[in-house]
Amino acid sequence: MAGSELVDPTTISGPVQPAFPLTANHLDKFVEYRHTSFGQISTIAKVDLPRGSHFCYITTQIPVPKTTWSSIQTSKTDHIELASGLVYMNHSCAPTLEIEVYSPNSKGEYPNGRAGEFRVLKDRDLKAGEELTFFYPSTEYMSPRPFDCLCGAGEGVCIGRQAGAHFLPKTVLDIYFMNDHIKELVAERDGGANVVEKLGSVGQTMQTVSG
Ligand SMILES: C[S@@+](CC[C@H](N)C(=O)[O-])C[C@H]1O[C@@H](n2cnc3c(N)ncnc32)[C@H](O)[C@@H]1O
Repeated sequence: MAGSELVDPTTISGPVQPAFPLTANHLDKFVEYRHTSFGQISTIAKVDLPRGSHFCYITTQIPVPKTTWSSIQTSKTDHIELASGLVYMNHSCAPTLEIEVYSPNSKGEYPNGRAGEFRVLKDRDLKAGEELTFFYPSTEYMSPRPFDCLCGAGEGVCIGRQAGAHFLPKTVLDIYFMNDHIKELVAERDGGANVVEKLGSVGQTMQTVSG
């Protein structure tokens, strides 16, 4: 299956056809497409890889001015379309891969033409036949089109609604690999709480001293 245009799967009723051949980004050796039970596309590993392995670099990126349903955030202000089969990697709350993105320089150029790297999780081997997934909030601060997560990771693991890191507590985000721009944006978000915490402890110290 290989179409030609990237289609938002939530806008059509029939099965989605992939817009990119898996040869783009040299994925054909490691990845195959499979339709999900609800007609969307997923990506499946064709090989076993040990934990921590390099999976692939992102080399086909197209910078876009703002976040979209299919884009990846590479800095506080930069976003790319993957323009390869990697775009069909679904979100999971128990992912099989992690993605580390690289930020572009002031001219919008990515280091060595690479916008990031997908790796197998540090603590879990990847087996052929498993779905390739990553935790979307590890790159996305605010997703423009939130969705109810169907990853099936179960209660206490699945976040329920995927809307971006902004909507998750740091305790949840800390479970996963997080990119630097997300860590910084979350620290800015939580700045008020940290100040209150600090003031609280100062207040306590003052009370102890004066008491
Ligand atoms: C970049 S696409 C991923 C590929 C998509 N499955 C397709 O067929 O085009 C992102 C979209 O896939 C869907 N999606 C990805 N992960 C999902 C999940 N865990 N649960 C439900 N929908 C998901 C959502 O509609 C999301 O906006």
